[in-house]
Amino acid sequence: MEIRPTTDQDRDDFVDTMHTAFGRFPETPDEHGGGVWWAALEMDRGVLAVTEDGRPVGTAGAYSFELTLPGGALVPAAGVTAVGVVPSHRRRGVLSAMMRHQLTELRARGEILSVLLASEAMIYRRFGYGPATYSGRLTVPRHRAAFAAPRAGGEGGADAGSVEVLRSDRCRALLEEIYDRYRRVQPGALSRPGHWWKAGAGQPPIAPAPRHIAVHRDAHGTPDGYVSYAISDPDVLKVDEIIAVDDAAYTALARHVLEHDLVGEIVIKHVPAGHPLRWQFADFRAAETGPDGDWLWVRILDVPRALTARGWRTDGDLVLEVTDPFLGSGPERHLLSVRDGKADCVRTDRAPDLSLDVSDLGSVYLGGTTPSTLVRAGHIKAHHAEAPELADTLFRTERAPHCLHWF
Ligand SMILES: CC(=O)SCCNC(=O)CCNC(=O)[C@H](O)C(C)(C)COP(=O)(O)OP(=O)(O)OC[C@H]1O[C@@H](n2cnc3c(N)ncnc32)[C@H](O)[C@@H]1OP(=O)(O)O
Repeated sequence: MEIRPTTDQDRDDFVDTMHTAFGRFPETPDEHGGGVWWAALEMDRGVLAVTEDGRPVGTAGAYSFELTLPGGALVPAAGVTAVGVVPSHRRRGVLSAMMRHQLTELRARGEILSVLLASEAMIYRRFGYGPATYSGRLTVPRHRAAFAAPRAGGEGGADAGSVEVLRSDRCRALLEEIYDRYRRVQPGALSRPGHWWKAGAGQPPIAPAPRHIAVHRDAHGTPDGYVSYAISDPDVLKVDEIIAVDDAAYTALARHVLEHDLVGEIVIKHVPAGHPLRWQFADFRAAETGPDGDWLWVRILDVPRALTARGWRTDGDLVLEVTDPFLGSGPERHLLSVRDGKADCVRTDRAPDLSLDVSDLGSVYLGGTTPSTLVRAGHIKAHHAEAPELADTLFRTERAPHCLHWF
């Protein structure tokens, strides 16, 4: 078995092999009016597993994204995708070989982390990935969707901006621009490179399937959010995504879909964990929630650079002893010292506060999971009684990280 990098010439083999692994047939671009999700694949970043007689049996790809970190820094992030092994060649180590090849190559390129969306939660921890952002779904009967008047006043909740309904095929450039503003201020969000929008790759509203788009503009007329949605039979309004630069835009767009006429039920996907929307309903039980699930998984490739790249809100020192069994390193002790929002991270011989696997570091890195949760779960070892709270305080972020980009 050979694991080799792909080029543009491998595109057909890659797409065919990946679909066989997923038990599907490739759709032709025309079936979706001009866009297929794999149109954005970067063939110079893929790998193929090939048998001795030249048959491709495994695939893995990587997209070039930027990830927004707590504090607002943007870092390159490889978005691992299209991972598959054909059914006849499973459980012989093909995936493990591809992951080793890919992670080694990413490290050699100097990347500090990679991310993925896991088809099954049992696959990726062994390779050092941990779930790092979470997303939920709200289902709301239209007749229970009334909003409460804000109890703190605020002009009775009146929106100082405006909402305009457009068709997705007539406002792609505007959507791209709003998405880019949003993802720069939302920790955990990924960029959507320009060629995704051009190729119609991904899910609506990037894909060309027709959608209604309500665009929100602030009081000065500047676009600061949109909601993409469609009404299906019999009368369910399904929201693909609400993209908003701030809470006011989010609330106005949520109201737009929740107050829609001739609709019996509204389903909003990708609601961030802990989002205030539920609190805004007059009827606290208006929304059914769930499934609440993991979305982005993070794999730290360079511990000191990852820890110094993100922003921190509280000063403090913490010694982390990190083990990375898949890439064969560790335990390595890192002294994290935060002063005025910035961190230094150096190797140390000091006694550790916490010992943890690199996958658990991935889970706490963006602030979506507290270290003490994983201490209580028995996965992170605290070496003294104050360590979990100290780590929670340091890793805490202003708002929960969130990602809704599908890849
Ligand atoms: C980011 C993404 O693209 S997510 C998409 C992932 N792909 C899919 O779900 C498509 C369908 N599934 C597949 O193609 C394959 O089953 C894969 C890619 C998940 C696994 O490929 P394989 O070559 O069989 O994996 P490999 O033999 O390297 O297994 C490595 C280890 O993971 C375990 N493992 C692999 N897949 C799974 C799974 N789905 N559930 C639980 N354990 C698994 C194996 O048992 C093995 O464990 P061991 O080391 O303790 O023996």
